[in-house]
Amino acid sequence: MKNIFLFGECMIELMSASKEGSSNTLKQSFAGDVFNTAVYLKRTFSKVNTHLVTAVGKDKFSLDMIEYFKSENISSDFVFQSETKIPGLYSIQLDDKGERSFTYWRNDSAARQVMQHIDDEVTNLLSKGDMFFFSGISLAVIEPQSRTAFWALIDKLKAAGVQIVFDPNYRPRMWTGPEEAQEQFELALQKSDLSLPGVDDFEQLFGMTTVEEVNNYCKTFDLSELIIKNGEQGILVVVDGDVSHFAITPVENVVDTTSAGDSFNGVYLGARAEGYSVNDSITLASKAAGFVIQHRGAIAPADEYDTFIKAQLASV
Ligand SMILES: O=C(O)C(=O)C[C@H](O)[C@H](O)CO
Repeated sequence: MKNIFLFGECMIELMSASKEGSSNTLKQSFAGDVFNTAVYLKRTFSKVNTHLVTAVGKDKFSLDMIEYFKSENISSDFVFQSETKIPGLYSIQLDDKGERSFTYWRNDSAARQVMQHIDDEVTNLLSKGDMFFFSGISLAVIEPQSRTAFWALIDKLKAAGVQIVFDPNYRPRMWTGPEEAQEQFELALQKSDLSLPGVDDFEQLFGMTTVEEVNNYCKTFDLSELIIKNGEQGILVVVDGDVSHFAITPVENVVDTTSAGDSFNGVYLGARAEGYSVNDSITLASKAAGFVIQHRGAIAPADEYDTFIKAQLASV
């Protein structure tokens, strides 16, 4: 059985309880990019052991969050509990096209200190995994003084044969400036085997607007698999230097784009871990993302998702 570790932050999620977007009544859930990725991975490929690596607190929200991880069959073995800190929080705002934006309250969250819990014993256990996934948000979340320890962890995992996977999710407000993010993303790309960038991330950070520009930039790194997501304009895939382009069938009824990239990542990584071809993995991942953006919030209802994805799995 494959073991995939996903490193990052899960937050309390707030969004308007009504479709009209009134902020008087809010619906509370839990989400965060790597957690969302873990959810869609595990829901689609139940045989893959999916572990979240994060820190929460001991408050009621944290306990409910851990229960939520369990309800999604995500392993909490590496969910550490801070004595003093509590989870971060964010809210989703939607425009009339379903495009999302976020407001965060996360500067003092438990997850910022997750590296304090990663000692030699934990490192050895993580070294036994098949894949270790982190994102640009994970990098922005950890305290800057923990970065050296984080990169040492990545080096050890890589040396142990763990596949290192990076999604450069860029959230400008979480960095002191673009230079800091550029430096950290460059390190991440140097150390990764597989990366799944979105053109929008590279546009904000480097001013690149096409998949070709992103690909040219990424050629300087030693990535064996590169999946460049460009919304409705499709996906550029580079496997061991071979380039191919995948078209996307746009979804008519976009309700909320939150978690489009995360659901894509989760299904893609699970499919690859389970031995699906790159083509079939992209097909499944795109279908999952198309389904998720027709639902509000990061995490679509489990029963509807399960029915949908089973039909897709049967057709590849
Ligand atoms: O923006 C973040 O940090 C989040 O993780 C919140 C959202 O769930 C995530 O970005 C959706 O992709």
